[in-house]
Amino acid sequence: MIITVTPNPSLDKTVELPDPLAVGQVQRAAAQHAEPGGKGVNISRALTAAGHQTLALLPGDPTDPVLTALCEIGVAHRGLPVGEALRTNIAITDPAGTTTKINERGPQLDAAAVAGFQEMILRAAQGASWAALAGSLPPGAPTDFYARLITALRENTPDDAVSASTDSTGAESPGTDDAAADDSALVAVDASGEALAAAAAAGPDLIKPNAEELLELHTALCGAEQAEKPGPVEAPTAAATITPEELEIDKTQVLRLVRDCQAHGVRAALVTLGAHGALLVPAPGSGEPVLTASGPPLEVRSTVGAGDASLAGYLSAAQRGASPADRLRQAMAQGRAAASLPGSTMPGPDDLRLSDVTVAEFTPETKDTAS
Ligand SMILES: O=P(O)(O)OC[C@@]1(O)O[C@H](CO)[C@@H](O)[C@@H]1O
Repeated sequence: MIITVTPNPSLDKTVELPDPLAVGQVQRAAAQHAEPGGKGVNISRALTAAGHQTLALLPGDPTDPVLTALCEIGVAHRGLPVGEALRTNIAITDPAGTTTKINERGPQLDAAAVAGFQEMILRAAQGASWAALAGSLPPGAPTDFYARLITALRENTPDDAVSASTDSTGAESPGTDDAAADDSALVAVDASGEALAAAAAAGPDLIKPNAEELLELHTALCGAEQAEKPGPVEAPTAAATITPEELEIDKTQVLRLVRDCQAHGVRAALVTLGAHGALLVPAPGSGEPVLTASGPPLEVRSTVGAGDASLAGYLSAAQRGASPADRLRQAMAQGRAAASLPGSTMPGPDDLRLSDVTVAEFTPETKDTAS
């Protein structure tokens, strides 16, 4: 059982344009979609499509369009009533695969709602193998919400009364379906900015940043002095001066940044690098190799939710006891499939092209110092 936590869910509206976005002009949509979203919700949608047991936890009233949509598509969830509408986020896509995203702030949560949400999560996590904490925090939630949750999840112990509760689908909570039943849930975090920095320092088992989020995290955890200092891998460029686009094509630098962050609490990292694939950096001391994944060029329709599909792929492979290489392959295949689908559609098993993905042990480039 994998629980997902989405503190700031959204109704995701996607508008598909027949031409590139023209700022300041009136344009007609070629198609439009609305889907229940927010990163954790997407992960649960992808896990459900892959046939895994998952429970999405989110704030939201039972009549909110996000929750009613989850009921319609059969994704098990629990909503914490907050008496306010959830946000609507807009994605605008064009035929070249360019995605423009506008995300609302989300409803204001008061202290009681924040505490109630944490309590709901801790109860649902009992007996879960993984908890995926994903997305931005809504107004009112403290920046260290994920960090505190990680600590609380570590201390969370099974409780028979809780495992007999029911979820929104009316089914009994699965409670225990895997080897982690007697332990606290492993924690994966997919967030950004200050919430990610605070969470990463609390030592979740896995983080899933993209290039931009990794740069932000490095700056927050390591500061300028770390960016200048040579890490375990030779660094051709200081983190302070590299752009996310440059970082995506420089996996040696990605590894160096992750290594720096690992000195500040980060454990394993799955770094998604858009068209340039992904890097899986194991937790320090695990003895596992760093792995890289890549694939052939892809016709991109919408990048919204591709990272969420990747994390879902990693978790679903982990759930069936797959090796790190197969976790990375599944992550990459699911992310690619999501990018080739419209809106924030989550791929199902028929959409995956696992054989397109190449996974190899990563050898960092060393700077030529001979000259
Ligand atoms: O504002 P956040 O929480 O950072 O991101 C929210 C969001 O952009 O993330 C998902 C895609 O990853 C979408 O479903 C959703 O609209």
